[in-house]
Amino acid sequence: MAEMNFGGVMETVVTNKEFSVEKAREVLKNETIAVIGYGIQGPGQACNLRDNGFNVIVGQREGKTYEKAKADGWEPGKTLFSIEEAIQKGTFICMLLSDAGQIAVWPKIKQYLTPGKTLYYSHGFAINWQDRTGVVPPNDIDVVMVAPKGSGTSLRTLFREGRGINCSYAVHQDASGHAEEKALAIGIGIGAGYLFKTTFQREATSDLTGERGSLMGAMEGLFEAQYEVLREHGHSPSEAFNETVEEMTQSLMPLFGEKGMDWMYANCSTTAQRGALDWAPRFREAIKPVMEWLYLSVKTGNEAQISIDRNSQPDYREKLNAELEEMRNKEIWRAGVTVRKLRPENN
Ligand SMILES: NC(=O)c1ccc[n+]([C@@H]2O[C@H](COP(=O)([O-])OP(=O)(O)OC[C@H]3O[C@@H](n4cnc5c(N)ncnc54)[C@H](O)[C@@H]3O)[C@@H](O)[C@H]2O)c1
Ligand SMILES: CC(C)(O)[C@@H](O)C(=O)O
Ligand SMILES: [Mg+2]
Ligand SMILES: [Mg+2]
Repeated sequence: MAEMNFGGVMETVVTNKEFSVEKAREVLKNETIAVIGYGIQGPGQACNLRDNGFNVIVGQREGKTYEKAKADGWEPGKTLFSIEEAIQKGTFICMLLSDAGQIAVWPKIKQYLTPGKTLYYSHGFAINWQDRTGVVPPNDIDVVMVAPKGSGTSLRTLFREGRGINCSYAVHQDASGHAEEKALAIGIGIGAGYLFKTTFQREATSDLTGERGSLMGAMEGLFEAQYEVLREHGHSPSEAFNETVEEMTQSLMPLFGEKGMDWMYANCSTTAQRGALDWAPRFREAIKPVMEWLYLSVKTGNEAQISIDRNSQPDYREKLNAELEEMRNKEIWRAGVTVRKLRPENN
């Protein structure tokens, strides 16, 4: 554990300097880690754990993602099982089904969560809104969470590059007296960058806010709004797309990812700096009421209920894919296909 100053606020964080992979393996040496669900987080976490020398099996229903698990070297009947079989065999159950899927399977699988086992999540959803999900674990098991603050796809990519995705961790139930140590061990095992402490409630509400806000929803809304205004005033798709998206991803975002927003600003013209400094507060004033509305919709459980209702429908995947196709077919993103093709590295 290291005490770090985050903008004037001291926080306790854990990195693999304080908690080595070797220590993590020692903590979990008697565990059979069962990764349940092989969608996006499942592959990243299962393969990173396997590469880090942990004892891992996978549970996944038949279908495309089961086939993907086989292609990744998980062997049916040896390291790849049905969901129920994997939970019976596992002692450290990583519940990485979709959040709606976790609700659907809970009545069938809770019987296998016997004393001494650990139930692990990568999102606080099921537990935080258990009045809506019905997920109430038996009180004689540990319930922990390590929530990667990024895609499972990136968790795997960055792990293979010797890097990592920052993760939060939390303990909901500590029946063994060692729940926090187990949470830290699995966090290091899945390839966390640094681990910061949270609670299931705080992770669930901040995560739903982030993905509906700056990380995904608000980003798409911002890009569409600016692109449309530029196009409605006669700017070409190339000009509108480069001015709205391509320059952000290829030039400016790497700069502010590297050394902060002021660094990015300082690497732009004084004309740009003046204007951006003048307009940032105006956008903040316009957006903050929407952000407050979003947070309230998350905190009251409204957003969780929408997700449960919609993603529990049999055709949820088809409906999501149809909406993603509608996004893909917007002019902004069709223009982006051509712009990306024209990148020097693609020619
Ligand atoms: N996607 C991410 O990168 C990411 C990042 C951080 C946290 N999380 C959390 O990790 C967990 C897993 O997320 P994900 O995006 O990998 O999940 P996902 O949506 O990819 O689904 C994972 C698997 O769940 C299975 N599934 C869905 N409904 C089912 C049902 N009714 N019965 C049986 N199996 C079912 C599917 O076959 C799928 O392979 C969630 O709690 C999510 O909030 C995800
Ligand atoms: C990757 C995200 C958006 O951070 C995650 O929270 C998710 O739900 O997929
Ligand atoms: Mg999320
Ligand atoms: Mg998230």
